[in-house]
Amino acid sequence: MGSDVALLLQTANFAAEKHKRQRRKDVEKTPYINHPIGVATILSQEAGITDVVVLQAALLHDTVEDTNTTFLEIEEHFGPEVRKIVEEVTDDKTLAKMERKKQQIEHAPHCSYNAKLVKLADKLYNLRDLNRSIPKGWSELRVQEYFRWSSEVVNGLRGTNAVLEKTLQQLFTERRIPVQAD
Ligand SMILES: Nc1nc2c(ncn2[C@@H]2O[C@H](COP(=O)(O)OP(=O)(O)O)[C@@H](OP(=O)(O)OP(=O)(O)O)[C@H]2O)c(=O)[nH]1
Ligand SMILES: [Mn+2]
Repeated sequence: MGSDVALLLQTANFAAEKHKRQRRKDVEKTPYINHPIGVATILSQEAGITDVVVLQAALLHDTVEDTNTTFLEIEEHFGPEVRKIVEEVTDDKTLAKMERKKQQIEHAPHCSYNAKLVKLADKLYNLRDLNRSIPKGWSELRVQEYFRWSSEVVNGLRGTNAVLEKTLQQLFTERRIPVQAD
């Protein structure tokens, strides 16, 4: 077995253990791990990404933000490259939610290529998820606002992966979100 395959399995297992008590916000209470696995799968199957470091970062991208995992732990298990990407895509949870959302828009264009890939796939997964099933307690307006905010983040991620950006643009067009100028 190739070492890449073993490494990806180890990473998926680590993420599954970390997210084991978490569920998505949909009415079916889907296991949270479906999301990071889905984000990594979008990168592999749709975006054509084969760089294992990026696929690992996708699997781990919400572990620090949403579980007790630390960046040091990620580095000890998976090395500094994976740690760096996860760090770039992790929101500062000490900030208020509005501030966090604003920071994502401002921070997006300064991310590395690898972090931009993970961010694009994360947004694509979440927007498809919203089209599939509205989270418990979310109004149609909140869904539309998430689409609009996502389009502002994605605007700062352009020139990274044509397939992901085109697919995201289709979702924004379906929602009648105008193309934004830079
Ligand atoms: N669409 C959808 N999202 C769900 C669901 N369950 C959990 N989420 C997560 O909720 C986050 C979006 O909800 P918000 O209310 O905007 O953010 P919050 O979690 O910080 O409160 C996303 O976090 P994130 O991955 O960190 O991404 P982002 O907020 O940085 O874009 C997404 O992964 C679900 O059933 N459907
Ligand atoms: Mn995510």
